[in-house]
Amino acid sequence: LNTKKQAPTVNSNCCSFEDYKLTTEWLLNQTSHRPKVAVICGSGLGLLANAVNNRQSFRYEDIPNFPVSTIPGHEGCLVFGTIKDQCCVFMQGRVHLYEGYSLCKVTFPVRIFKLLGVETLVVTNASGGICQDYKVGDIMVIKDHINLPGFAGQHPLCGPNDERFGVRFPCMSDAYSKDLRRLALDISSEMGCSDFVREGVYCMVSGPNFETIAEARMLQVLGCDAVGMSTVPEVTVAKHCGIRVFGLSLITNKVSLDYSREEMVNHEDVLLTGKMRAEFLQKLVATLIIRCNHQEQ
Ligand SMILES: O=P(O)(O)O[C@H]1O[C@H](CO)[C@@H](O)[C@H]1O
Ligand SMILES: Nc1nc2[nH]cnc2c(=O)[nH]1
Repeated sequence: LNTKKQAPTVNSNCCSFEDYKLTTEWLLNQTSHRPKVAVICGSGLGLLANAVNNRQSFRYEDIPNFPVSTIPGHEGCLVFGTIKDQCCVFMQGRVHLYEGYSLCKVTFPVRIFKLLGVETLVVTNASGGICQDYKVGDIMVIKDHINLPGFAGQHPLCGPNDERFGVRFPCMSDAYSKDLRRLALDISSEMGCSDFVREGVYCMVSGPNFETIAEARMLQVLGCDAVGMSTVPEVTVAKHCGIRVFGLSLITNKVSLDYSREEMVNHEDVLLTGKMRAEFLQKLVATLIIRCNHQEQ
């Protein structure tokens, strides 16, 4: 009888530790920047990276093993630089499950950030507002999330666990740093913008279609304030490897919960709302980066 434990063949991680190491070493050889903060820019939010000085930028297709964005509004550039004395790296654009990438590939950059020495991850996204109080252009500080694809086994940590990154069963009840959430709300209030900055629960669906009305109503009952097609895998992998996480979701459209509503959502409008709020978001993220204390976890 063969008692040796067999590695599962389904849901196995598609990236080996050597893949992560190769990409990290390639980047370390190309740049002298050593970022402590990483920012993932959501749909139409690539302008956030304009806050950096001493900029050095790489196209995703030129970085070994890096996944390449295929969606408009996701430029596909990894931008290193400084904001005041803080060294940071910005992903101008992410990749999504619906583009055909495995969740291992979707979250590949997060583990690269870990190996580069990043301690804090700022995730941003565009989302549809489910909470009836939310308006287009509101910014939701992410308090918590619902991993809907995860419930069905589409989870970035399925497969053999690599203990070099984290434990088999990571705790997720404190996924979003309380300190950074409080700091973001303080900064918004100092900027006089509290009226459009909220705090709520983000739900990931796989997409690529926007919600039916029945689905939207179900998400509302589940306690979701906003819905999108990203972020949760990156946050999960970051939390798994001990990176502190902060998340911002820009409400780019209201999700229809009512059959009489005739307004239709589309990606172009999502990108337009991103442009409208880019300046505020850039200031909020830059101030947060300057003021966050890397020692806290
Ligand atoms: O989550 P980000 O990448 O911001 O993009 C959001 O916007 C796109 C739909 O317009 C979807 O990809 C959705 O997830
Ligand atoms: N699933 C989903 N993703 C979005 N991204 C931006 N708006 C939306 C939305 O209404 N639904």
